[in-house]
Amino acid sequence: MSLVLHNLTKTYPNGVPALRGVTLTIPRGLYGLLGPNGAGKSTLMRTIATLQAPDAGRITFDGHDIFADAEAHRARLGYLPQDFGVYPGVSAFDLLEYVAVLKGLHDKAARRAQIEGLLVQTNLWEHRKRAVSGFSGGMRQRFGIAQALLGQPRLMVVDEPTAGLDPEERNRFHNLLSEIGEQVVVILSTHIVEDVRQLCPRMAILAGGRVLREGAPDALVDELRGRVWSKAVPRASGAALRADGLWVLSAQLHAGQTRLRVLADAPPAPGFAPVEPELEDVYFYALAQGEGRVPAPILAFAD
Ligand SMILES: Nc1ncnc2c1ncn2[C@@H]1O[C@H](COP(=O)(O)OP(=O)(O)OP(=O)(O)O)[C@@H](O)[C@H]1O
Repeated sequence: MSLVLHNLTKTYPNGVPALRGVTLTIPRGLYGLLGPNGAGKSTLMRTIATLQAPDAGRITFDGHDIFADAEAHRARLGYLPQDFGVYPGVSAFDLLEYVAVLKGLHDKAARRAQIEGLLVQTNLWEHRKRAVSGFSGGMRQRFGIAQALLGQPRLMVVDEPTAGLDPEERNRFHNLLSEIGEQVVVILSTHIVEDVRQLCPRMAILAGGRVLREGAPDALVDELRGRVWSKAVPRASGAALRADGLWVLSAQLHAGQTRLRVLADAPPAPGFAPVEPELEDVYFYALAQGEGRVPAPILAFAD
């Protein structure tokens, strides 16, 4: 079971190149598609859902070209878009029934059994008679998963699901996705590095319509082992000193100090200590390289 994207390109009529030669092989399990706003993630998701066609390139699922029989593909697909509208006042149960009929689940008893099972799985059983339009963000996202799972899809496309969820709901949503990922291909698009680190055995970093990194998160992190250095510096002190050949990966303000993380093959300056690389370092490094940025000058501060 795998989804293969081959050399996809897409330029919108306004001239924005959203996909620039995207090639990926996505196996069963949770696959993280990580990228900043405007990276092309939603464009890719809509393309995989056959809601829009690429200008060039091919997508196959289990060896079948998805655009050759888009209807058959959609029957095997569960899609949770970034924003989905719901009819005001319609209960969760009724809305699921409506979607189920649209998805071709015509046997009433089987349809009801499936809907009931999904309401339990997504922890919405006790809310089944309430209007979805009145749900909280987390409940709404779980409802989105329930509707996407109708018809037992083999491919799930989930676009930015945890933005705006509180930690408890996010955790609940993660568990639900992990459960689903045991059975089918799940593509999770997000700009939250932590979501990918926690959930995805494989991932890609997308920016500017290009794949910048691809692989297992641990392996990508390992590539930076021994090369990440950190130093806490007073927030507003010191004179800038140029030290070429270093990447400032991130500068985080913490308790009145700035914690710099720097990429360098050797100790970059006095006071820097080696630290364990993190997926966020991989992400920032990939984005900087993707934008063609040069290593940033490092600021040396008076101790
Ligand atoms: N229908 C459209 N017409 C024109 N340009 C578009 C259209 N949809 C997206 N774009 C542009 O294409 C680029 C990629 O957008 P896309 O929504 O795919 O990125 P994204 O990674 O999903 O970002 P976000 O997280 O902000 O949704 C952006 O520059 C966006 O402005």
